[in-house]
Amino acid sequence: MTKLREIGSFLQRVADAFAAVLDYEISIADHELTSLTGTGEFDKEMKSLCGQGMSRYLLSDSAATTSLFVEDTSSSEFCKHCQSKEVCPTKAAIVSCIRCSEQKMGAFSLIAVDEKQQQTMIENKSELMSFSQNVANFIASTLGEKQMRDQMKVMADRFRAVINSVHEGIIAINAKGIITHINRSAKQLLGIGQEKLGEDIDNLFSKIELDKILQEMLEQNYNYFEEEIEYKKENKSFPLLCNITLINNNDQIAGATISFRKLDEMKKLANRIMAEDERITLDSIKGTSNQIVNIKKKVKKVASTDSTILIRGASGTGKGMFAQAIHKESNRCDNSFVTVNCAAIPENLLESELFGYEEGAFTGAKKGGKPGKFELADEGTIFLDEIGDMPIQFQVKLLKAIENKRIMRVGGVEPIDINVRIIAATNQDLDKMVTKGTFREDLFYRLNVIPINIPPLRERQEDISLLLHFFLEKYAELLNKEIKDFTAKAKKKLLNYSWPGNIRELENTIEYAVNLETSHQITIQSLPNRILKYQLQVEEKDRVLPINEVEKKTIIKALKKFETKQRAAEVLGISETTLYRRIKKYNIDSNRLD
Ligand SMILES: Nc1ncnc2c1ncn2[C@@H]1O[C@H](COP(=O)(O)OP(=O)(O)OP(=O)(O)O)[C@@H](O)[C@H]1O
Repeated sequence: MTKLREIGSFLQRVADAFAAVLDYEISIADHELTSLTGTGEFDKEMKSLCGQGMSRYLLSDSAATTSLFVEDTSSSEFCKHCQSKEVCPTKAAIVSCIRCSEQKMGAFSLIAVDEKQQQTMIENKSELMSFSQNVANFIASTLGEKQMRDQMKVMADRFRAVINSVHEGIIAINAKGIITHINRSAKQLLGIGQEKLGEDIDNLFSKIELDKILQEMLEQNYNYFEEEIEYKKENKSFPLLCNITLINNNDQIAGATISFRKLDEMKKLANRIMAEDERITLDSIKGTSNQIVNIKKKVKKVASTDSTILIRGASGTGKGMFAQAIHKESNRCDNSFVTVNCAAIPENLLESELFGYEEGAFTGAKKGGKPGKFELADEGTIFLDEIGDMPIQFQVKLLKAIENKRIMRVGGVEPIDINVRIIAATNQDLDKMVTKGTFREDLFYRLNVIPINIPPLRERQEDISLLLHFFLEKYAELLNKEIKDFTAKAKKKLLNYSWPGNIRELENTIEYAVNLETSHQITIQSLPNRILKYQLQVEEKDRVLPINEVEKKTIIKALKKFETKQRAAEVLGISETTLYRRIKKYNIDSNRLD
């Protein structure tokens, strides 16, 4: 259907209205030259009679003019080849182009069908041409408005679909607080229906809360971001996390949108994001060594209890992975797993980060306060990583929270009960720290209920080979490379390396090698220097040296280490004279020992 045809009834009214006051017939055609409406003989049946030749020319791309006047059709060039010439009643005509957004949409024609009309048309030519163009423009603007309305409707439908598909509840209100929109999630979250449209927002939220906030916002013109509002309605009550945004229209507040989610759900979501990797389970922890197999067995046994676990092991041995796997194996697996890196939080923020704070607890405290990590982990697991870095002053507060199963928000007066499973981890020697007094003994015992010690990689040789192949497969796939194996030389170097950075170092090494490797096997050329150098050092150590060389090296070592030759000779077990003799023999320059 052509655009103009969509406003057919409007066109008919236009034609009738103008024909009633003008003594001419009217015809309106679309850009396909189909007559859409007309008066007198130029109704829809007379499709081909409405000055087709003129309209065809006017609507062609080549026509620059927007209006045409033909004073005598019998001699006009436009009508010469018209098939309907014999039956067409048109004596003279003015045709104007209907243009909308630079597009030719159709033609509006004023038609004289007898000589009298023809005469008056000739006499009033310029006024009638301008009138005809104005009517064409009027039709075009109506068409433009309709197109805009259609577009707006499509946009509004799309917008509504988007608004309805988000998980956040969204309610819009006008400046008087009357509800104008409620999205699907809002209906579900609050258990309300469409009938709330047109009601005052106060009927939905407890008066004191929202009314007060909106009033403040309107007065001070600010938006409300992620604040807690208690939804209280009839016998229902639960906290919502709300954003309120004022809608400004030409500097006037036209209303506001309130978007919200249930705080409980937000906590779960936040925790899911904070949980490092949802997919980590015991199966993700690779290793067939006795040590790893036994740790996994232990984890399976203790996961379902609520006892505190202390995981110890060097950096990169997989403490974090085990903590997550324990959570996944436990009955708390559907709830939050919250990681706290004790070393990364500045001492003065530890308390508020872990226990949260109340509104107004300190300058800059958020409105409505903020829950801490313990509250976020409620019903789930909190993983206190790098527990050895927890400042001694804070350790007593942590101990109290663990023992009482309660926390107090900073600035709060009411303690909050928490049901949290604690897993702590460290790569520090906690026993030594306890002896030195830098870690509280009572906290150590409180945490160390179930100890898990992860041995360094060099103590589980069997796992090195397995992990090398595991990460090779992982990164070859990730980096889209056809590398299936290691050359014998490369594998030997990797197996002999001491891996001080444990699995993290091994993983990074393989990622590096897969990146560099251009063949189908990892060669020594793609291994990092430290691994190649390490091999050299080992080889050097194992090399059997001639006695003279050993003696020379030992003397140089002693000269470097001790300030006087007398002391060096003493430690070497020779006289000072012998030492001088050997220095001479081996041509050692005491001033340049490096
Ligand atoms: N047994 C394993 N199987 C597969 N990947 C592992 C294993 N152990 C560790 N990793 C990987 O090694 C890296 C380090 O692991 P993780 O962060 O758990 O170690 P960590 O002991 O907690 O380290 P840090 O003490 O430095 O925090 C991670 O990328 C992890 O994916």
